[in-house]
This record gives sequence, C-alpha cells and structure tokens, in this order.
Amino acid sequence: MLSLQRIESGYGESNVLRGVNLDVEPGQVVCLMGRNGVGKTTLMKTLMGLLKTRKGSIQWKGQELSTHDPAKRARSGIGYVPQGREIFPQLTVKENLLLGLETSAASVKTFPEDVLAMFPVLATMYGRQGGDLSGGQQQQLAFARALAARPGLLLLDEPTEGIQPSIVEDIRQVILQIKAKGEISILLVEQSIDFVRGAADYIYVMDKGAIALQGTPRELDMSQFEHHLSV
Ligand SMILES: Nc1ncnc2c1ncn2[C@@H]1O[C@H](COP(=O)(O)OP(=O)(O)OP(=O)(O)O)[C@@H](O)[C@H]1O
Repeated sequence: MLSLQRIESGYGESNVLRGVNLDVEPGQVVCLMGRNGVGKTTLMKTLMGLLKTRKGSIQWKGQELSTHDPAKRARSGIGYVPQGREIFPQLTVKENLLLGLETSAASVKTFPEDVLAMFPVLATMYGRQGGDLSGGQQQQLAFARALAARPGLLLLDEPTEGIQPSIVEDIRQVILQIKAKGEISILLVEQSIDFVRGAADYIYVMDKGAIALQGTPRELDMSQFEHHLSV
C-alpha cells in the first residue's frame, strides 16, 4: 500500500538518501532503525513532501505521491508526527486536537473521543495551553492530533526520544493498541531493539542513506543487526 522505489533526496548539493526501497503493507507496524545521521528523518520528510524527491517513486494506494505537496499527502491519509514537539504552544489542547481534523482525509469532522480516550492525560488538560504541557505530554498531543485526522498510515519519528520513562511506556502502549486494531499502518523510527522486536511486523535498518538490512524480527540475524546499530 506504501511502496518506495529507489528514493533519492537530500539537502543542497548533497544526496542523503541513495536509492531507498521500502514497503508498508496494510495494518503493519514497520520499524526503521539506524545510527544517528544515516537518513531516517530525511526519509520521513521526503515521504511527507517536506523535502523534494530527487529520484525514485513513492506509491501510496496506487497513486504516485512524489510530486504532491505536503497538504495533499496529508489529505490522502498520511499522518506525520515529527521528531520533537511540534504542537502549537499558544493554543489549548482542545484547539490543537481540532487542528488535526483540518487535515483529515474526507468528511470526518466529528470530535475524536476515542483518540482522547487513548491519551487520558490529555483529557485532564483539555483547556490548558499546549505550551503548559510537559515534553512527554506535548508528544502525546502531537500523536493524538495526527490520529484525529484518521490517517491510513502514520509516520512516527522517534516518538519516545528524550521523554520520561512512564510516558515512553504510555506511547508504546498506544502503538500496540493501534497495531491490535489493524486499521492504521505505522512507519516508526525507533531506537529500542527490545520494543522493535516485540512490536514490528517488519524491520528496515538504514546505513549511509540506504537500506542495509531488512526482514521480520524472526528473520533478522542479531549479530548483523547489532553491527549496523552499534556506534
Ligand atoms: N537541514 C539540513 N541541512 C543539511 N543537512 C542536513 C539537514 N538535516 C539533516 N542533514 C544531514 O543529513 C544526514 C541525515 O540526517 P537525518 O536527520 O536524516 O538522520 P537520522 O538518521 O534521522 O539521524 P537522527 O537519529 O540523529 O535523527 C546527516 O548527515 C545530517 O547532518
């Protein structure tokens, strides 16, 4: 349903991605791993259209996406939770969540009560400004806002990075709940081998802008896996 073929992209003169091939099937959790600086965020941004695809193709539900702008990609059902806490600090939790509906694929404009139920802490802080939330809570808000748009595919770029352990666990539980429902595919950048081995249907390991290793958690050779992840 998502298929990347020979993707190249980068910044200025330099190419970061050097021919990335990657697939995400319906309902799958696909994890993207790799050391710092190998191009994982660059791949997410290229997928979302924040960086230009220089070569290659991005097929999503049979449509070529690589020439579409980010808003059009969002409307076609791709949700993106970037690295960091990109919420609107001056807006309330409620207003931030409602903004998620603006990018929703079609006529789904009902308030996402079920999404709020997945993040109980947000319900208790509904009228507070986004900027008053802790870093981990802001990350949950960004996640909830993306879910509010009812995406078919969710791109999560290290959603647990730099967050207190209890919230890391909450976020991981939400990922597992989504997987159990099977309605939304997830492409997840994640560093924890233990979590990935438990949650992923399929794993891609990047090195120097290309996929160096791929397979199901059972198929992957652990020594090779660790070789590509060790600093
Ligand atoms: N805005 C930018 N301008 C120029 N080069 C950049 C920019 N952002 C990233 N890069 C470079 O692109 C390469 C890939 O970076 P990218 O952020 O995609 O890696 P990553 O695998 O996501 O790493 P991390 O885990 O540290 O986020 C790095 O060499 C980085 O220095």
